[in-house]
Amino acid sequence: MSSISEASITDVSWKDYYHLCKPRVVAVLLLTALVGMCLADSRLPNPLQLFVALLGIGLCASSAAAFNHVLDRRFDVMMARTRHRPLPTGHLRPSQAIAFACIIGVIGFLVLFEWVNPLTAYLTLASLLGYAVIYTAFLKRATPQNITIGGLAGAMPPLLGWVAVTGEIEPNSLLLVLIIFAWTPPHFWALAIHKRKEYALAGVPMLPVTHGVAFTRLQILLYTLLLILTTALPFVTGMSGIVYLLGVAALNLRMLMFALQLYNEDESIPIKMFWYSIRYIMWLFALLLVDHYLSW
Ligand code: HEM
Ligand SMILES: CC(C)=CCC/C(C)=C/CC/C(C)=C/COP(=O)(O)OP(=O)(O)O
Repeated sequence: MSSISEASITDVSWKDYYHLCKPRVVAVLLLTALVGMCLADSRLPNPLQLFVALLGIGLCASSAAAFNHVLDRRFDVMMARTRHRPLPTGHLRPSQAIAFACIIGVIGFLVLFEWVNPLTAYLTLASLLGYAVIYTAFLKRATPQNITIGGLAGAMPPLLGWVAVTGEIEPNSLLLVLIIFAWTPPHFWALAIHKRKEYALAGVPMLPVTHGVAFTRLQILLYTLLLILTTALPFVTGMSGIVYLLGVAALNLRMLMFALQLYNEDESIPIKMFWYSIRYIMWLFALLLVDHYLSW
């Protein structure tokens, strides 16, 4: 019998359910949704509206993360980075994780539908299914381009926040989606290079496994250039001002240096670039926010 089916209900703690939610990833997703809400309107968002929208989006993103744990449990048990998770360790049974994911997903959807607006609820549901079903159940196992397509689900929260305020999809909100969409490949492929042996052992067709490290380094460099162009768009369209432009230029300079160092085959760079990518996206959205209220 595998360790997955040996879960004893007495071992279950709230921490296991907490880890199912990928809380640190969801926290950053919520930061991007918050910024989307703030940039959508020149007035300050209503605190109650803000709380309810973030609650609904957060519950749905956590539900997507929990489904990812269920669907990936056989891969996760094979990789050092993931084998301590609640399902591979047997702390939770798949049925418990599925029930949890369904409950918080339904609550999140209803919160958005009833107290925010139906469009936000449907777009959030589409993101949930995009990550849990399209990315995790299909693309991740099928193609090394899994994250370029699947990355769209993770890029959606600024749009979700924006639509929660305005009730409609406006062009500037799509710029924020585009930024996260272009950022995802450098974010993930840097880690995938570092962990390529684990992905190969688990049989997951990530780009460095299927096309080699040199090709992945080139792709990271190209996506970094695309990211730099994309991050200029909020200034070009007039949504953001000079504070954003100067701040993002500094962030981009560091990102480009990482991509060039990586391209020049420095083995210590991938994991450093991965952690930098997380600081990068947090600072970028913080800058958008600061710039928005400075030019108020
Ligand atoms: C398809 C798209 C994405 C893929 C494949 C991906 C992949 C990953 C992986 C494999 C990790 C390591 C997790 C771990 O070691 O436990 C990670 C960490 C992280 N990712 Fe992503 N990611 C994606 C999109 C995003 C997005 C959209 C955000 C937020 C805007 C994000 C934020 C983070 C953060 C904050 C961490 C660090 C988590 C921690 O410290 O535990 N990721 N990502
Ligand atoms: C409703 C909504 C906004 C949904 C988006 C949900 C979400 C949690 C997106 C984050 C993307 C992410 C962490 C991908 C990594 O999955 P992985 O399986 O490649 O990574 P792993 O090996 O660490 O599990």
